[in-house]
Amino acid sequence: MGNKLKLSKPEQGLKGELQVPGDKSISHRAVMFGSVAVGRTTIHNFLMGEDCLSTISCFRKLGVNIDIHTDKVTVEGNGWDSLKEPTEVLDTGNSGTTTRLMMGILSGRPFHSVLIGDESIAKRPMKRVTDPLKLFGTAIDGRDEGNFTPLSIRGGSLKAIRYKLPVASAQVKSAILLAGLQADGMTEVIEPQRTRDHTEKMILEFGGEIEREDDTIKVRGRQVLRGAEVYVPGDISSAAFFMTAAAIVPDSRITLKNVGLNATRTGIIEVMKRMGASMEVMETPGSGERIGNIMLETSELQAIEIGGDLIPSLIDEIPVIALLATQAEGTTVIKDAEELKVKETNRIDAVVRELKKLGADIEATDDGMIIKGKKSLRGAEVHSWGDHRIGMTLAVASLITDSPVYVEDADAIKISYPRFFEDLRKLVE
Ligand SMILES: O=C(O)C1=C[C@@H](OP(=O)(O)O)[C@@H](O)[C@H](O)C1
Ligand SMILES: C=C(OP(=O)(O)O)C(=O)O
Repeated sequence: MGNKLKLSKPEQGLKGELQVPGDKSISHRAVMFGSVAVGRTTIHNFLMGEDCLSTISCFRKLGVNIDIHTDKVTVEGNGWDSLKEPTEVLDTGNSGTTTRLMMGILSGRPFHSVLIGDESIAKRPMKRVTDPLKLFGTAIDGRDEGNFTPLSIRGGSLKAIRYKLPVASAQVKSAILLAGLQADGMTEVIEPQRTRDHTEKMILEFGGEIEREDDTIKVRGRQVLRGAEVYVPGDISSAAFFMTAAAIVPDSRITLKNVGLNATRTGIIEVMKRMGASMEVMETPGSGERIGNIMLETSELQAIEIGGDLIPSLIDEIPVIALLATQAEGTTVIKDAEELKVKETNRIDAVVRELKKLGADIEATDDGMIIKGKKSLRGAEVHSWGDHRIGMTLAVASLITDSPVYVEDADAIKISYPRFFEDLRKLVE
């Protein structure tokens, strides 16, 4: 990569309407469920980001017929048993979701497979998934006792487990549920904190059964799923960049349309409201995943404390929330977010290092960061660290700096938002 992008402040505020691309978490899961269900699955508004394309590529190597059309993706599923032993390694690219959820699916398949990813994936902890999958009876191993890729899996018959998650992670929960769907008996997962529940919702959408009682999720094994028509809502994690931009760039007023409003994902809305953002959320009635429009305008922001159960509902938005906090009056504290250290990069270090270059008053803590505002930001040379969310945070920062921002390795943004700059241009021109 190594490309460098020059970004300058727009002449006026952000204006107009935008439909952000499909939700990444839901797009991955729609391909996965479509691949193991019986019958055709049609996915509308699928996110054509590199991560979701990695998921498609892995399932094609497992013998699944998947067609990408301009406006939809079709998956010809023939049930769990139709997945075939791959003759090549399965490359999950930069995607933690693909790597971890695939492990759950492959653990119940009676064949051998190997998962690898890029340099970033090779540093992300996998023991949190290999440990519970071993309890199901899967033979699974990897570098450093199963903690890192490359991972090798020899799946087979599984026995249901009851498992308390040591970390609040939707990826770990989902891997266990995907193994549980193939196991003998009833699998139970206990969540320490509520995390995104797209897997649970999709099991129901594909004709399966799943129950939740307080913090325990129960899924019966040996379930046959049926292909479905999936409408992917706009990704609130992508919308967060424009929500922040509109709040901090003078003279802005935008509407983001058809954004997913699943209650396990809307922490960013809660935080922005508590900070005093001038916004309106208009939910569109319907079934399935909640969806609606979000109107945002330039706002006077106040610092707040962000932590506890709110963290899983905005975990991917924290880099851009840190930028937002540089423009809020007072001291913002973000805590209980140690999970940020094991994302595409160490996002605490990356955000603090790069926002400091732009003149922010920001310090790292063990489990988050402390940001003092309101601070005027200046142009500088910054780096995405190969992390899409850091790249987009820096691009949004450039909208308020007094001189240009040069973002090194901005290409990483294609992981979750290939048309990010086109969409930004629509709002500033
Ligand atoms: O399940 C998912 O789709 C995701 C869960 C989160 O990761 P963790 O489960 O590791 O918290 C999130 O950070 C990631 O972007 C997508
Ligand atoms: C952490 C992320 O994704 P993943 O874990 O799938 O790589 C993200 O998109 O911010």
